[in-house]
Amino acid sequence: MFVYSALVLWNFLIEEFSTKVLAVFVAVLLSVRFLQMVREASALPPGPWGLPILGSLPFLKGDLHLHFRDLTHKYGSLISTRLGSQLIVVLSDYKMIRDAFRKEEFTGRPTTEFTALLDGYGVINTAGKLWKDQRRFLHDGLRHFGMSYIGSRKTQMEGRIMREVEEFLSVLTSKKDNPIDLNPILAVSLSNVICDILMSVRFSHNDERFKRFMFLIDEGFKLFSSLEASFFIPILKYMPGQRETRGKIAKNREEMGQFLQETIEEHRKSFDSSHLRDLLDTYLYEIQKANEEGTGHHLFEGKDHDRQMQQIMGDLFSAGMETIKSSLQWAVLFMLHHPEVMKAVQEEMDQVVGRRRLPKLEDLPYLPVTESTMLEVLRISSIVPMGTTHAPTRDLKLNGFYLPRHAQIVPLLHSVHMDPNLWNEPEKFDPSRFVNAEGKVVKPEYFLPFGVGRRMCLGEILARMEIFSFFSSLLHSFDICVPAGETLPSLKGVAGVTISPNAFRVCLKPRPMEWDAITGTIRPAGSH
Ligand code: HEM
Repeated sequence: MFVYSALVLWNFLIEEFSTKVLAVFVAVLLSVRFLQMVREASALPPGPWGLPILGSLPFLKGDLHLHFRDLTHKYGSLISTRLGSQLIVVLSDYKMIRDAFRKEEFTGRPTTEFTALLDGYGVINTAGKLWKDQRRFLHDGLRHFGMSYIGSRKTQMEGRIMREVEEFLSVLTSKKDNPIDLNPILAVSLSNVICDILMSVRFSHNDERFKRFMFLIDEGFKLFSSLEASFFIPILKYMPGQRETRGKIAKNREEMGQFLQETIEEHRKSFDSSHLRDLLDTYLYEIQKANEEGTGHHLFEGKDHDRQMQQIMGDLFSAGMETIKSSLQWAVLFMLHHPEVMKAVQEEMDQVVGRRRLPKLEDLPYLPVTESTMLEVLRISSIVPMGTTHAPTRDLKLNGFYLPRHAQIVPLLHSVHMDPNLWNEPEKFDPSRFVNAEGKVVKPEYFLPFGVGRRMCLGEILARMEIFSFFSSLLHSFDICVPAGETLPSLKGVAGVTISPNAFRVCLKPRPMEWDAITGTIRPAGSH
């Protein structure tokens, strides 16, 4: 009896003791973590603390880039804030952005629910060795197909672009005087430019396959956006409806993947290593070479070759179409608001280019009014207002503040372009700010529409070529005006990853070209 009682007492004491020890242990751990968090938070750049779990999410009003701009006005050019579980660090001083983004340690990408869905494929949302190799490969590949300011391949690229410009102008001509929305017409023409370079695919205006392709891109974008809340508060992914959305995303990606896979298979069948037609062929060549050398399984850091090619096509299409379409839409909108600038551009082109042909890239150095107008459109519209989000590759310090590895680093390009200390009356549309006293175009180092540093835009040269070719040819061929009875469209944009104008319509009045007396035709660009 005594032994039994002693055992019960002993067990009771042990249980009581271990529960207490466990409780103390958990309390110590929590306190250490809490102190760590307080220490970490006090070492972060200044900014609002927000609420537990939600951070500053409940205080967001309007466009995110404007919210961040307001915070930088209050706390300084380097701030931190929490959106749900995500720590966001915003840089709005151009020197700070430039100096940081030149460094290897700022080339990471954050790990989020969104990047998890992409599974580490592609180039835009990758980091480390895969990103570096892919960026170099794409840079060389795009140069090979003419994305360069110099050399004979530039003319080839210009040829590809001008074919689409001429088709674009002929579709516009067919619309006669009717009010039109340029958006869907530009979408086909600009998709054709990038799809031609990527995979020799072109669509006709009214193509059902193209409509489906665009529908999938649009649907994918909307589905991803509807998951946005769970990217910031991960627990929300268990809310009703979220599983269905993820299912729809999987289906959307599958169909998109099938479309791209068909193109990959077609390329495989007709592949000829002595004649590389497009970027997809350069990938097939790289894969073939690696397989022959027995290193195929190391290529793309061991990732599936076809999935990597699909994601690269998707990345370049999404980065290279919408951005240029928005820029051109903004350019047209600013011409509606500033007909005197449109007239000055047209008069300059009439003098330099003449009325017998369309403008070409080699005219550009002699067209300062046209060039400065395009630069001003890029500055004032800041179509990628927050660049792309970077992440430190390790815990580090910036200007004495602590930036943990998991922070999301946002370069606030919009603020740089709207800084009154850098630009005189930044809200004003004034192309002459880019022209010096000698009449030459100058781009200040704080003009950053394509970002800066190691992860700056990979398609800048192509973008400049396309914007110039479409914008100058459009203005050379037509006067643009607001349709009778309609009001001047607003300059307030719709902000997402890019800022685009709200839908608007224009009327186009042809500016007659002169016939070439020798050939009896209008000379197309590049024929001189
Ligand atoms: C007006 C047109 C364009 C603008 C304003 C623009 C702007 C930008 C900006 C601001 C970034 C992020 C830079 C950073 O955060 O560090 C970026 C990245 C990128 N852009 Fe563009 N872009 C344009 C057109 C294009 C085109 C035509 C292509 C495709 C050929 C392209 C491909 C890319 C890629 C692949 C990246 C990611 C680079 C990386 O992650 O290393 N962009 N762009």
